[in-house]
Amino acid sequence: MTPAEAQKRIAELRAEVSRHDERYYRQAKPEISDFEYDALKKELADLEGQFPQFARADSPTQLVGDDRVQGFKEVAHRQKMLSLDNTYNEEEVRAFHTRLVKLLGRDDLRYTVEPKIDGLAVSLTYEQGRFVRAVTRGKGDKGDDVTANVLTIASIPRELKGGAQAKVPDIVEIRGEIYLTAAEFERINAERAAAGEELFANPRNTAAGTIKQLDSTEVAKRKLSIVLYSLGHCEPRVVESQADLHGRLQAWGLPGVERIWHAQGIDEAWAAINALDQLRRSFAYGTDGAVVKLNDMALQREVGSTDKAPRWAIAYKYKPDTARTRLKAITIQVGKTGILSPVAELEPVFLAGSTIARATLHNEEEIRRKDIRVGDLVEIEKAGEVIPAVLKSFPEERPAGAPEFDLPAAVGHKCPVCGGKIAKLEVADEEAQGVAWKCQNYDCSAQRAGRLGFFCSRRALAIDGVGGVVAAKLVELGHVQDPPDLYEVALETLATLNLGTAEEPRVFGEKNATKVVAAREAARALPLEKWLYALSVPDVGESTARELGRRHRSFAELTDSKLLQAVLRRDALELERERDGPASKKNPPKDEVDKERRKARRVEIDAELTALNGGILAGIPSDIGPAVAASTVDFFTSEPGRRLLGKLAKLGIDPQGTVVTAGRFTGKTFVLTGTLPTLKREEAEQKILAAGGKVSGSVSKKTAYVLAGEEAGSKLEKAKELGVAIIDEAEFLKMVQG
Ligand SMILES: NC(=O)c1ccc[n+]([C@@H]2O[C@H](COP(=O)([O-])OP(=O)(O)OC[C@H]3O[C@@H](n4cnc5c(N)ncnc54)[C@H](O)[C@@H]3O)[C@@H](O)[C@H]2O)c1
Ligand SMILES: [Zn+2]
Repeated sequence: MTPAEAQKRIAELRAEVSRHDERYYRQAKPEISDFEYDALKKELADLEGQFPQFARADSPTQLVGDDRVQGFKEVAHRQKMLSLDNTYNEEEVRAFHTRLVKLLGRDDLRYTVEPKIDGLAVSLTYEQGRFVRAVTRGKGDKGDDVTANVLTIASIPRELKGGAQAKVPDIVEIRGEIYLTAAEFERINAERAAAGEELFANPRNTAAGTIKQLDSTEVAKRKLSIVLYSLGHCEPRVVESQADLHGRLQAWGLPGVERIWHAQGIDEAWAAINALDQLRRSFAYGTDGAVVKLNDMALQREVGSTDKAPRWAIAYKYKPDTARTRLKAITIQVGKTGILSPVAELEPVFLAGSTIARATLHNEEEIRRKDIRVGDLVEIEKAGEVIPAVLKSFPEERPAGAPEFDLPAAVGHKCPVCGGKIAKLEVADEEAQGVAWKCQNYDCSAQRAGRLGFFCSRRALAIDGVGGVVAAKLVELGHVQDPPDLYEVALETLATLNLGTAEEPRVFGEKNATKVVAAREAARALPLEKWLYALSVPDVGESTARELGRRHRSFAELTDSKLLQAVLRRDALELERERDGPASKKNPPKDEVDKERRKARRVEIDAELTALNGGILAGIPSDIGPAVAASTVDFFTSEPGRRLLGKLAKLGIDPQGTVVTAGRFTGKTFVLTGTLPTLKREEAEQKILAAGGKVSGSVSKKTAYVLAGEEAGSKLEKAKELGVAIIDEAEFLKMVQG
């Protein structure tokens, strides 16, 4: 590889790895398996090693993955929380030992070998034995304060048990992993399936997503668990070794790992790694490896850490469980937006505790890239993920003449559910990214059932019980075409709905039906933003729906939206300007008069936009770009859109927008930092928005006020630096009251 090629590849890999980091740490929605991710990262690290001229301190290989998100208070760790060096091979575990022998100048090293828990890292602080705080790893030196959420975990003692054997330190940071048990994970997913909500992919992401919810009553509905295994700052230093730590954790009353192994030298450590592999599937938490740690803490301190990981520990990661089997067929499923997704139908095979007959194939591109054909011998992987994936095929063992997979041909160039037209389109939503084949028929029964389930889901109208099978049945029997038709289904019909077969009936039941009726009536009072989201308007996600709902009073106002029209007109102007290109000597403005006219029109539209935004915002609201504006306008003028609105009107459903008009904070941007004495962050934000103000996450010269509470961090510094007004809660409340 030439340096130029290396530089290019390094740039590609950094972008790729950063994208996966964002999805994994912040959104808890990874796209690829850890094994694939680790391979990308290793390629990057190897290249940076070979071409040190391109190494950079801010490369993802040098940093701890950052999990911090908006809405939480930031807290510094007394001692940094680090990652671990990891490897998939035995030689590197042995090399780790050789390195330590050299560094310490002795070869009588003792290790502990512990399970590597696949959850998310958290640090608990106890002061004078009392639990005070829980903070995520964040970017290593500081993380998000998730105390309220962590307090929902029953097994965390509020007070450490003391005793002669295990004196409680004055201040101690104890690190561990938050996880979901398999049973709890399945319970949550079963509930989501019943409510027609998208299923979570695996326990780790679900736990990570849960801990980052802002509402701890929501968190309490999912039973999170915790296991503790390592020490941060400790004052006074009472713990002598890793083995000693595990003993003390137990004595203090903290939940610890099921088992640790003590090893003298690396051969014993390697044997322990293998012994752990035999046992780990019986543990309460998911594990993805073993962690080998130097036992003696004095020696740990002697070798120290890099910026990213301790030198005294290494994680050996087990390869994900894989199996080989035959791909019998590729079937196609149709989702709520009409996307056709391929599913692998397999010769059933036993893998990691269950029999697998189906696996995901992601999309057409992926099938082509991996050259997977019907009839192939394939390798499937189950890596903590509940939905197994097809990793690769073995073309050398392919039956002669097996044709390449051709998605449109496989479905006879029509939707496998409704027989409607299909087309290849750019998609970017929760279901898929990139290009996908879509069923074009809005009235496709698969799409109808998908939309009905979504309409009733928790985030939309929260009509529990109408998801998955129930939604499909209501559509199949012709009771529901469009989601609002649910209001016309009689209690009796719901109660007697047969979800089983004629031979083995299984009815929905009176009790469930009564709940649905109550929930649908309650939903009538929900605001415009919820209804807008619930109706599956293309391109309108939750935050866009919220923005639109705050800027329109009703569906009637929205369908004739001055704001959306202004956004579209401004976009048309932009396009005109782009088409003409920037004026320069080479490209003199073709028509001065025209240019001036355009400028004037733009000023006019901007003024109009500002006025439409209640004077709060100049220009286009962040979540309402031209694409959103176009699809919203298109949808409500299309036949299905008009039909939906007609049905709502007939039902007397007329949800109200929560319009923010100009108020005392119009034109003022606030930044919140630290903990306020009485107001919750959301409450303060609500007050600002209700008075026409804006809330921003970072301090700039444009910030009007920084509302600071206790333990305010860098934002306060910044405000002082820029001379921005700093107010406390009392002053803020006075301003609100005027
Ligand atoms: N699939 C993806 O897109 C994607 C993206 C980013 C990261 N990842 C995964 O995350 C890994 C990187 O995450 P990471 O930086 O947290 O590293 P890591 O998970 O490989 O190891 C470090 C972490 O292990 C945890 N841990 C669990 N048991 C432990 C024990 N007994 N002792 C000490 N620590 C223990 C700690 O939280 C520690 O922070 C990658 O290797 C990859 O597997 C996946
Ligand atoms: Zn269809």
